[in-house]
Amino acid sequence: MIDLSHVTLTFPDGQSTVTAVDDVSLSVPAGTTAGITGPSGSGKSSLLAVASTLIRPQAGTVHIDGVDVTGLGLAERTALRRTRVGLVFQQANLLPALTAVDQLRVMNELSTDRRRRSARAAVTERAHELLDAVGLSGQADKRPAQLSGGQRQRVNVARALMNDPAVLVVDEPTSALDRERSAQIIDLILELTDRFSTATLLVTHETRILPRLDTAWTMVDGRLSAMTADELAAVA
Ligand SMILES: Nc1ncnc2c1ncn2[C@@H]1O[C@H](COP(=O)(O)OP(=O)(O)OP(=O)(O)O)[C@@H](O)[C@H]1O
Repeated sequence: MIDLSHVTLTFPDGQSTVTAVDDVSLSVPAGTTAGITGPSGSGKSSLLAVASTLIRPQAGTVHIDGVDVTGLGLAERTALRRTRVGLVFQQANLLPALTAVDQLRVMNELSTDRRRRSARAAVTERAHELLDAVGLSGQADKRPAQLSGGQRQRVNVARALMNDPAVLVVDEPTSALDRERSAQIIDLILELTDRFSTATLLVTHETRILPRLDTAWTMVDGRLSAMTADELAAVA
């Protein structure tokens, strides 16, 4: 579960400030997906940065799995992010020298929570289970250059789930893919949200996918509003 309450985020802009996120409240229960769309510069990435604990807002609160992360210091936020938040960005950002299974295994080394730094065999088993879940069971030993764009994005999604996150934050996961592969990645994200009970927050310019998500929102000038049934019918 992720819960944002009256979140405001501003950035300095010369002599004044720009309000990137303006009094936003949003709840995403476990096992559901919330989609956000909106024009460039409307604050979508800023909102994801707050929701994933990368940036602390000036006002409002962010709860992840019941924990108020806004009150935590930098080290605590980093630890929580590594164990409870999965991030999927536009580009897969895989390490060129590593095989698919190693891209996932390396996530375990980043876990600062000792209890979560599991035995090697269990980590390898989890990595294979996730590669299987994203349809890449036969590709575990391939390096990024040997994979297609869609396959690389699948590794990216699997990697985000490696630490069993409560929250999956997804920024434009399909922008580098063609229409058919984008639809497959969205299918996959919906399926994994259900299977692993993540609270999934997804930003997309592809409005046609929004009717498939549990809730859909538009962001304009930092403010979030729920899309109406008519708006959703218009983009479907
Ligand atoms: N690090 C920063 N420093 C200063 N201003 C910033 C910073 N990040 C974002 N902004 C400003 O905050 C506003 C929201 O930007 P943001 O990147 O969140 O929008 P966006 O909706 O994600 O845009 P896009 O769809 O183009 O990615 C913009 O006015 C932007 O210039």
